[in-house]
Amino acid sequence: MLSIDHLCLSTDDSDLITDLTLQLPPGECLAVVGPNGSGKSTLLRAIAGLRRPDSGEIRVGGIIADDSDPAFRAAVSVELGDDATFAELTVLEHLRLITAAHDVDTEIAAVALDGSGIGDLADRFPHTLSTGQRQRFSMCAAWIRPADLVVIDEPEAGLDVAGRDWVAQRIRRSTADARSVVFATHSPELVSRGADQTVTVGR
Ligand SMILES: Nc1ncnc2c1ncn2[C@@H]1O[C@H](COP(=O)(O)OP(=O)(O)OP(=O)(O)O)[C@@H](O)[C@H]1O
Repeated sequence: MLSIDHLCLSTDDSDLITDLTLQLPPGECLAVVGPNGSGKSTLLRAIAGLRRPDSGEIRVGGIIADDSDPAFRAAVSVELGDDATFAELTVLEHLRLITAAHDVDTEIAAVALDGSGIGDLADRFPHTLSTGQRQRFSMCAAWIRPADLVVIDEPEAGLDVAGRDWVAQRIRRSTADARSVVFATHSPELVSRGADQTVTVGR
């Protein structure tokens, strides 16, 4: 499903990823780990088709990673922590908008919110949520899209113990549904609970 072939990613002054090759089959989860500034988010942006490789190739379901390609966008759901929201739409209305846009049952929006532990916040506006509540909302938005690959940067960020437990379970449920997941993390617990493969960057 996700195929990375001899990938190199650099900044102006350093090589972040050099000659990375891997295959992530449907239903498997890849954890990307490494210190601050090592290139985890950069790798996720490349997998999400938001950044071109300096050399090498990334494909999802055979399609070259390119955010401007509608076929690629349909295959990949991305949560990189930079999502915008509409001031006039509630939490639940945002999720319903996503389900409607992707032609899936709008009822799963409320189910997803309940499962994330913020079902009681359905009628609030996203800008009124706490950091952890906002993270749960963002995770719901990523997971309700009917994509083959889910790409998430630091899913545990800002979450309490129960929230981290929910994320680990949610990742395992995605892979049980034959979706693939790529996440960057600083949590060894999430790696051990969620990952089938691990890539370490920055060394
Ligand atoms: N837009 C940008 N322009 C220039 N350099 C950037 C840009 N974004 C990131 N970098 C640099 O690229 C390197 C890798 O950054 P990246 O965000 O991928 O690291 P990370 O491993 O995700 O870090 P963290 O654990 O802190 O989130 C860092 O040195 C960073 O300063």
